Amino acid sequence: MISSIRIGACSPRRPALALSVQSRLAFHLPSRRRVHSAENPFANLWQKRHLNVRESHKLLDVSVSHRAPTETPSKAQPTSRDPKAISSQDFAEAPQTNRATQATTRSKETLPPAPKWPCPHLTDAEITEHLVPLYTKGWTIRTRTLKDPQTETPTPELAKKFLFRSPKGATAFLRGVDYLADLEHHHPETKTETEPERGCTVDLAVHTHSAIRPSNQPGESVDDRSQPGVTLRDVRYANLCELLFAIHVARNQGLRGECVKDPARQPATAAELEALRTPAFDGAE
Ligand SMILES: C[C@H](O)[C@H](O)[C@H]1CNC2=NC(N)=NC(=O)C2=N1
Repeated sequence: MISSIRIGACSPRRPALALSVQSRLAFHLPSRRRVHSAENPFANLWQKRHLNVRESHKLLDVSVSHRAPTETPSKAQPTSRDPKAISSQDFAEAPQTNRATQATTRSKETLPPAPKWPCPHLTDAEITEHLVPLYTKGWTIRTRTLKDPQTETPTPELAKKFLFRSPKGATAFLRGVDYLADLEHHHPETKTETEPERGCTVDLAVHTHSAIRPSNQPGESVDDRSQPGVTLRDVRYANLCELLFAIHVARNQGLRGECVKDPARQPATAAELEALRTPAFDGAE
């Protein structure tokens, strides 16, 4: 570890500072440095200083170790340099002490692998496994007409209002949200509002445009069944946003408010979720 301190690179005027930066690198990076290159999809957030090293590794840990089974690394090749070979074991030595880490550990249970296109609407079992835990974190299903309320059936979407101490905290969160959107090829709608008494809120909603509903009758093609809706891609994206938010909570910028409890907007089955497509329920906040 000491060998990685390059005294020669220290500024002669500020040796103490340079040494402390170098030793920080020495203590934090050696075993992890390799994943902070092109191999780490979150390296970009780290390089732009939107996340620190440990925070970006938390996101990496969860997103990589929960890819689809076909993409999951084989345990037989633990030394592979393939980025897909990175697993949660690589970060087992990270101390599990702060709130962000605890949130990461919990989210591992609910972050599904990214499904392939086109994605089916959520099933009853997926709603129980993935949506219900999100409801306890303040997520709801709401509906919105995307274009013409006269002719169009409202689309359900997965939504949450995140609360921040200041617009600065909200903006930092939004940068991460945008980055995750590019990474996941999944783009949410966001709206930021500053409320003098309460701080700043980021309202985030996401749905899958080309989702596939279950078949109603024999012989229906996939094209016939194409209907925007809520899928595992949205669940996955929501959980990644939760992880990002946990980091901002740990930084004392994000605020965990009262969780919304609204059974009408927190359907427990696919049929209940579908029932929200009626115009009576339309009305984005
Ligand atoms: C092919 C491409 O990945 C898709 O068009 C993506 C783009 N971003 C998206 N974002 C969201 N929110 N839903 C989608 O269905 C979606 N589709």
